[in-house]
This record gives sequence, C-alpha cells and structure tokens, in this order.
Amino acid sequence: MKEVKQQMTQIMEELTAAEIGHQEEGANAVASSSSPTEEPILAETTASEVKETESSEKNTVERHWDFSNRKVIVHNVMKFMKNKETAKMVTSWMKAAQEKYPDKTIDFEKFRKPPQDSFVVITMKEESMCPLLIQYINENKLKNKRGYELVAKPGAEESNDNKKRGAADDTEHTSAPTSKRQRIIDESTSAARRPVTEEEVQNKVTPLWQLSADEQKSKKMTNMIKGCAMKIVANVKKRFRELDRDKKRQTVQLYAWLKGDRSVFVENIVSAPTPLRNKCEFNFGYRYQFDDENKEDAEPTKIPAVGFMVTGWAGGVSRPHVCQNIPTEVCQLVDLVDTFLATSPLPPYDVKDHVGFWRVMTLRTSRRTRECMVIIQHTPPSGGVGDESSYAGYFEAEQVRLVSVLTAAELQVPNDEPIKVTCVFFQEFGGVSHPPPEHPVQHVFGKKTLTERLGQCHFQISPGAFFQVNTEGAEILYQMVVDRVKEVTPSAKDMLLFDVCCGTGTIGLTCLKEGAVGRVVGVDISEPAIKDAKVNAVANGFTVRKDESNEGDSTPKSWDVAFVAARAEQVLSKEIGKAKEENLQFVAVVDPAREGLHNEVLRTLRANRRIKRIVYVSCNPTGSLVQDATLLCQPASKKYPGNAFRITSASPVDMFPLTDHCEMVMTFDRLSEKELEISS
Ligand SMILES: C[S@@+](CC[C@H](N)C(=O)[O-])C[C@H]1O[C@@H](n2cnc3c(N)ncnc32)[C@H](O)[C@@H]1O
Repeated sequence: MKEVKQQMTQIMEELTAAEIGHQEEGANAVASSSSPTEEPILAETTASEVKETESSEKNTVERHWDFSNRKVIVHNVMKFMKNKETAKMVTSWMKAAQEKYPDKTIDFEKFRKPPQDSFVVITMKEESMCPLLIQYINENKLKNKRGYELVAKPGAEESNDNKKRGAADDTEHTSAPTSKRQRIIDESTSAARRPVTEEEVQNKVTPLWQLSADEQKSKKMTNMIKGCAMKIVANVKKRFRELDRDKKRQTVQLYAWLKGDRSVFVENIVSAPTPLRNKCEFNFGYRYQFDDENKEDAEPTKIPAVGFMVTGWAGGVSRPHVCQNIPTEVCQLVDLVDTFLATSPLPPYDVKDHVGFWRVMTLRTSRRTRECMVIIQHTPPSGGVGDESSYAGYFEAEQVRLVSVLTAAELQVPNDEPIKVTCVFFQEFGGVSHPPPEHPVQHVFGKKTLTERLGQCHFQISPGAFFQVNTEGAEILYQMVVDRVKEVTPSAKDMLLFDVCCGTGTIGLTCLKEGAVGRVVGVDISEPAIKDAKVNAVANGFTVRKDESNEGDSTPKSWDVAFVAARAEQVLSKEIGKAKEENLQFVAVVDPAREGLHNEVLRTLRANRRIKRIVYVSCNPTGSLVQDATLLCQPASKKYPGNAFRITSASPVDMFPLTDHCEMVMTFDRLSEKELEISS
C-alpha cells in the first residue's frame, strides 16, 4: 500500500495537466500518386472534399497504413467502386447514424478505398464517434449490392496485423493488380517469406512475457493511475472550467473531493493466480516450413494448420504452444486438428483473398467441470464471398471425420483426469470479417452449453454468450464487486441490484448467492446470454420473474431475479420505473463491453436519485471508463441531470497476466446535497 502511495505521489509530481490531456493523433503520411499511369491503390478522400465537390475523383497514394483509434473499417463493400460512389455511401452512413443518435455528433474526416479490395477505411472526426458508426452499420445489417452483409470494426483492432505486414504490403499493392489465385501462388512461393519466430508469437500474444510478475504489476499500476484515475480527475476539472467560462450558467465551485492531490486513490493491483485462458480463438491457415532457412531464395513448404496468425496471412499460422496463457489441453486439440488438416481435401480460408473453407476454431474449456466446447467456423459449402469454388462435395464427410477426431481425444491436464470434448458446433459464415456474437451456430455433437463453476454458483454458457476468459480471475473480480455492493447494504433483502450488461447473469447471481442483495434485474443485449442467465438463476436456486410476454405462466409473483434481453439504453429507465413501485433501495453494477456505456444509460443512472452507488467493472479503463466516469462525476446539466457522483474506490484486477490489458472495478457514490454545496 505504501509503495503504491509513493508511486502515486511521484507520478502526480511528474505529470502536468497538459500531459494527461487528450493526445492528438499523429499526422498521416500521404504521398501523391507519382505516375498518372499507376493504378491508384489507396485512395483517400476527406469529408470536406466530399462536401465541396462531389464530382472530385482526386486520388492519392498513401505509403503506410494508419490504423489509429479514430478509424473504422467497413468490410464487404463492393470492389472497384468509384470514389464518388464511395463518398456517397459513406456520407449516407454518417447521416443515418446521426439520425439514430441525435444527441451525438457523428462525422468523418476522410476515407480510403483501395479499388481492388472490398473494404473502406473511414477516419472519424473523434474517437468517440467510432463505436456509434460501427453500431449503426452492424446493427442495421446493411448489405452491399450483392446482398452480403457489411461488417464494421474499429480500425485499431486490425492495426497490428496490417502494420506488421508493412513494407511487403506496400510493394504488393503498388504493383499491377494480379488475379486472386495468382497472388496466392505468388505469396506461397515468395522468397521474401521467412518463418515467424517463437519470440514473435509470444510478443504478439503475451507482450509482457519477458517481465516478472512484479514488473507487470508495476507497469499496469502506472497505467491505471496515469491513464485512468488522473485522466478522469483532469477531465472533470476541465468540465468545471468550461462551466465557469459559460456565462449563461451559474458558477459551480469545484467539489471538495476533487481538491486534494489524491482525488482518486488507486488500490494495489490484484492479479489472477494463473494466466490460463478458458477461451482461445485460432485461425486456420498455412504454416510455412523452411527446409533451408539460410538459403536466400528458400521456398517454404505450405502446411495447412490452425494457430495464431501473428503477422497476418503472409506470415502464416504459428503454433500457440509457446504462449504461457494457452492451456496444455488446448494445445493438444490444436495438434489433433493439424493432423486432421493434413489429409483434408478442404483448404484453410485465406483471409486476404477470401477463398478456402476452414476459418476459425474457438475452444472453451473448464478444468473445474472438465468440459470442452469446440466451435468450428467455415465458409458456406457452396463457397464464400467472391469464392467460385464449391466445397459441398466434401463438407459432410469432413464434418463427420473432424467431429470423430475431436471427440475421441483424451486431453491430458497436469495432476488431473483427462478432459474430453463435450460439445461441438459448426458455424457457417460467408462474410469477410468476423460474424456478430448472435450469428447462428449449428450444433453437431454433445451438450449445447458448457458449464463453469465460479464461487458458490455454476453457470451454463452458450456458444454466443460472453463469459470472463480467466475463471480464477473472474472469481476475484466478482468477490470485489460483492464486497463493494455489501458496503452499501443496510439490509440485503431490501436492496435491488441492477446488473447492467449482465451476460449470463454471473455478477447478479453471485451477489444474490453471497447475500449482498435481495433482488436482481439484469439486462443484456445478447439473447443467448439472457437465456443462459434465466437457466442459471433457476439452477442456482432462484425464482425468475414472470415474463410479461408469456401470459399464463405459472411463475409465482414473488421473484428473485429478472433478466431482460434488450439494449440497456432502451429498457433500463423502464425497469427502474417498475422497481420504484416496491419499497427497495437500489444499487447498480455496470460491466459494459469495450465501448463503454451508452449515454442514455449514464443519463438514466444519474437521473435516478435512488441509485446511490454504481460499481463499474471496466475492461477498458484507460478509454471508455474515463469518458463514462467524467459524465457521472461532472456537475449536473440539462443533458445529465441529478447529483453528481464521486469516485470512492478504484481497484485494478489483472485478469490478463502477460498482456497489456487490465480490468478496473471503480465505485461511484452519489454526492449528498451538503457535499454539492458551493464551497470555496
Ligand atoms: C464485458 S461483458 C460482461 C458480461 C457479464 N457482466 C460477465 O461478467 O460475464 C459485456 C456484456 O455487455 C453486453 N452488451 C453490449 N452492448 C450492450 C447494450 N447496449 N445493452 C446491454 N448489454 C450490452 C454484451 O452482450 C456482454 O454480455
């Protein structure tokens, strides 16, 4: 504790307000097309160009990809679209997204559309606009002219692979366009190819693998203090200054809690006892074997395989065995699938040219319940996007053969009985990028869910439902939430918990089981997760509220839990309204995805005075948590009414040892009228 306080003081001294302010994105390196005959490869068009002259077909060639946090990539757009046509399409998305989120500003700065590729990269004016555009495109299931669904993703997510492809890609893109199949052949025989080293795999998957546990903790602590806690304080103070400048408003004095040096004290980080993941995702592709690595123009042998694609398609697939966060039973399954692929007539899917069959393998394992779920994603047997091949003749036989390989396996686990595969799903996906979580799966073997034990509860998990990826870490995280909820409980039975973004109901049900609250209302956008949550409630001994759509249901009137499958921003206010009819106190736990909470959810939480405490579990503490915390703590406004909150605890939990990620449990307590009083 002392150590952390010293660290905090030191950082406070080092850091000026300017340093923790918003960092502007670096300028893009853009070079003009050198030759008029050269095929313009990466056309970039700014929003002002679109607005000023729609007819402008100005193309420039960008030497380097720039995938910063303000970028959105939309896959499955038509190839060879004219610049004017692309501009029209992008502008129409902005307009529609703006209509959907009228209280936000959504606009883009520029876009790039490589003519022969089926994606467009859009640079938004601000980072916060990206999730809104992504949400609009993905949720509305926009389609291209051929009827393929568009898939929008944050540019940052695709940055690493593409950045690492770097120079090789530039060369390839600036040469004359070649046919898809020719390019595959060229690639596979490229003399420039080299084997990806084990160190590169570790650097990509577990970037902190060379640091000791203490060094990792110290690095993450600094990030949580500088990149999260201090940023929030700086942002809230900035809001006060802005209000001060706004003459129309009454001046609001800085709240007392923001005045000290240590407005937010960050507790010492607690780490998961093991880095092992319970969910691993691998790509199908080729492993390149070099018989003579020393030979300059050595040509590799292509071996179909499943594993990590750490340097993009060109680098091939690498074995995950060197990564310390991948359990041994998972590596054994990877080996088995590699052996299967060696004799499979169906090729791995080429993520670059969108041909081939086997795409992604997802494994979920539980060492506690000894279960293992396998999900195999593949292109439609009739061929994927732009793929003229047909795999239908082989698919059924190969499916049967793979299932029998998987289910015959006895996966050895240290000091325990072997684990067997308990369920297998296939997932047909014809899009270019990743399917959304609700994309259907086809059950082909065994159980339909995986069961995991956490604390005193057990949970069933469907293929499309979210579940924390580090079981032991999740137990620590949830206990922390239970403790924070218990702190405000005068009498647990009178306390109702709103579990916002509840997934399979884990947090709410754990709080109920631990006697921290008397009732839970959980909301999650994912239907499979909510179905699981309802089953989990009953399996753990609780009564589920009668579903209003299910008239004649014999569920008793008194209930312990209600789980609602909907967007939190659409139903939270209504659910709070219903709960107000009963004489209960409220506490909220929010655990959103990386984009953070929708503004409507933040507004609802602020406006409802009965919510005195919010426990915020964040997987993006230096990003969306900073924004959301600022909105909860800034002075009341028309848009965000209700007494502000203050941060009363900030506890980092390292759920992802060896990686840069860290989870934060932050407690927000509502300021009383007295605490809001103007003080000088
Ligand atoms: C980080 S997970 C947390 C799940 C759960 N609390 C747990 O610990 O397992 C985030 C959850 O937010 C859900 N989600 C995403 N957007 C949402 C929205 N707009 N409304 C409600 N839930 C949402 C996802 O389906 C996912 O289950």
